[in-house]
Amino acid sequence: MLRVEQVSFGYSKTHVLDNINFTVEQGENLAIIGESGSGKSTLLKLIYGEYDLEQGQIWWKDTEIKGPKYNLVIGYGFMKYVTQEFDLMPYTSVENNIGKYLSRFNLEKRQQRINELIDVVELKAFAKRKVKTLSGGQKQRVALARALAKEPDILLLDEPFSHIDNFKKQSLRRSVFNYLKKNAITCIVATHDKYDVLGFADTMLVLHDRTILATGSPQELYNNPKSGLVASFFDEFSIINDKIYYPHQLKITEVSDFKALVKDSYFNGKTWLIAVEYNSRTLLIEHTTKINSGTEVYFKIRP
Ligand SMILES: Nc1ncnc2c1ncn2[C@@H]1O[C@H](COP(=O)(O)OP(=O)(O)OP(=O)(O)O)[C@@H](O)[C@H]1O
Repeated sequence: MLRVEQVSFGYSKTHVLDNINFTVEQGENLAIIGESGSGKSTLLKLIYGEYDLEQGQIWWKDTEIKGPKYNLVIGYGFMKYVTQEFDLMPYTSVENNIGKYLSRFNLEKRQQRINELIDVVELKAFAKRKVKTLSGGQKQRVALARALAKEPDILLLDEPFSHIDNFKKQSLRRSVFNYLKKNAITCIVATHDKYDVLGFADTMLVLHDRTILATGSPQELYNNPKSGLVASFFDEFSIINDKIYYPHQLKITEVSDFKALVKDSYFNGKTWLIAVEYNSRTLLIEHTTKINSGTEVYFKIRP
């Protein structure tokens, strides 16, 4: 189990985290979300041992994670960290980047492991290519595979699929997260993308104002967001009588007590998002078709 206990930290000019406490079980997938600058990457770096804590302790099982003041070399063998920079060897092939830390004692076994990882990150066609010639998204996949190569106990991922195009993203996410679950690798993901979280995270942790604003499973936080900040991670929302409603929880109807004026319609793929004015506020309602601006409509809250 990873234990983060009463951790506080700031850079010289910015105080970033205040008394942070949480635990992560072996094999659990924890998603850290929060606005830009809320301290997600900083928290990952602290867990990795990149900085010295101002206060508190971080433990993985019986090992206390210590920063550079105590360790000549940053990091621990049981933990890998895929940053937003990747840090690959540009003039070396994809295969050899992935195999960088693998033993050369048994070359056949080494190659098997590389092939397995290449499958996980869906890079078969690029195995022999020099990393320098790859796109940003392809490099990100090489960095992921290399981090997995020696089966770490914990994997720290910072925006792991941010460079991957939408064509590949969904299947790649499933492949990587399923691999981690199957091998009971503890995973902590800092992300802005709800699709990295829904369907994969066991627990979410929302950072705000230097502390943990909310924590729970994706289902719990989605169904009961408690604040607009939490709801906004999942979807657009409206507030009626101090309650939060996602667009699909409101419905345009023939008649009701609520009359509104359509301001705009936005195509959403499966449906349209209708922005209406109600009591001098804008509400967002999911609807099957476009509605012309200026139309008067009635709406209701779905039961
Ligand atoms: N090396 C650093 N030196 C000084 N301040 C820093 C450093 N790195 C980050 N900060 C500051 O600490 C705060 C938290 O930054 P951090 O990168 O952890 O946020 P984040 O939630 O990961 O943001 P993003 O979602 O934009 O990646 C920000 O105010 C940032 O400007």
